[in-house]
Amino acid sequence: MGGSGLVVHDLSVGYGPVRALRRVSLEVPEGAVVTVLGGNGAGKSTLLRAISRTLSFHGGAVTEGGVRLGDRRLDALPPDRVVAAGVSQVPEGRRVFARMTVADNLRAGALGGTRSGRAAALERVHELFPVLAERAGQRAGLLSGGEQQMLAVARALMAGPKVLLLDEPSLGLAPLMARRIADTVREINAQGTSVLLVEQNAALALRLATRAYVLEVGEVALSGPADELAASDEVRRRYLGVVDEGAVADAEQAGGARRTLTRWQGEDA
Ligand SMILES: Nc1ncnc2c1ncn2[C@@H]1O[C@H](COP(=O)(O)OP(=O)(O)OP(=O)(O)O)[C@@H](O)[C@H]1O
Repeated sequence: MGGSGLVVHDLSVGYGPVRALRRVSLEVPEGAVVTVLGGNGAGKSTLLRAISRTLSFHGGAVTEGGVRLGDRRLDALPPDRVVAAGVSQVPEGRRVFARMTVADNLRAGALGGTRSGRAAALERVHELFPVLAERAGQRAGLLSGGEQQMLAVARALMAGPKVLLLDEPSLGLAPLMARRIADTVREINAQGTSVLLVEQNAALALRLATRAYVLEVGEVALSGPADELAASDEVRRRYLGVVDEGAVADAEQAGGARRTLTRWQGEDA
């Protein structure tokens, strides 16, 4: 795989005695959008925390395996060095600094770099999210939920990541706003940033991603091209339900080709 792809190999994570991930392996090739699906407690947030090295803040630890960005091991670095290495996370629940202005929130995401680099990053996020330029002087806590999510994504982009980790960006948003966030993810990716997207909204995620992994109780249960997962009966039944007619239509169009789906039994390693 390509030079600066993100590789998770045989990753196991525990919170004390609770085993949250078991030998999870996945790849986010350079330039790709990859999604991780799964129900509540499947381990999706844990996976992102392990990559961003923020597990210890939650009382968790990697017990096995590791994470690489290209040739560089991330699993020995502190969280700020992971960001500096090119991997930024947008945590679940759009945690912005509510009492700080929008502009200061963005500044907090910039993490060093040169002045001109920061200015270019700010210009980029303002182009992506014009509302954040309009509201620059406003307290972040006064933004709508959707706008706060935009700010959380924009803050992560201020560090100029090669890989963006997104934890349930559509959670709690109205469908129209969720779609706008999805369009932005597409745009961010088109500008050259790889994306690892964790979602419970499988329909939305499978439309954005080229490859998908399904986590069940901490293990990769299924993986393959996103359109083939969207067409698989199991995924449709368990994760798509009848909530999204558009995705069902997309899945039907994608046809029944399921040959390359990988059921986890070690053959995916
Ligand atoms: N801080 C923690 N301490 C102890 N156990 C935890 C902690 N965080 C998560 N877990 C456990 O680890 C497992 C995976 O949780 P995780 O939050 O990663 O799942 P998830 O797929 O992101 O679910 P959700 O969509 O509900 O956030 C669950 O069994 C959960 O109870």
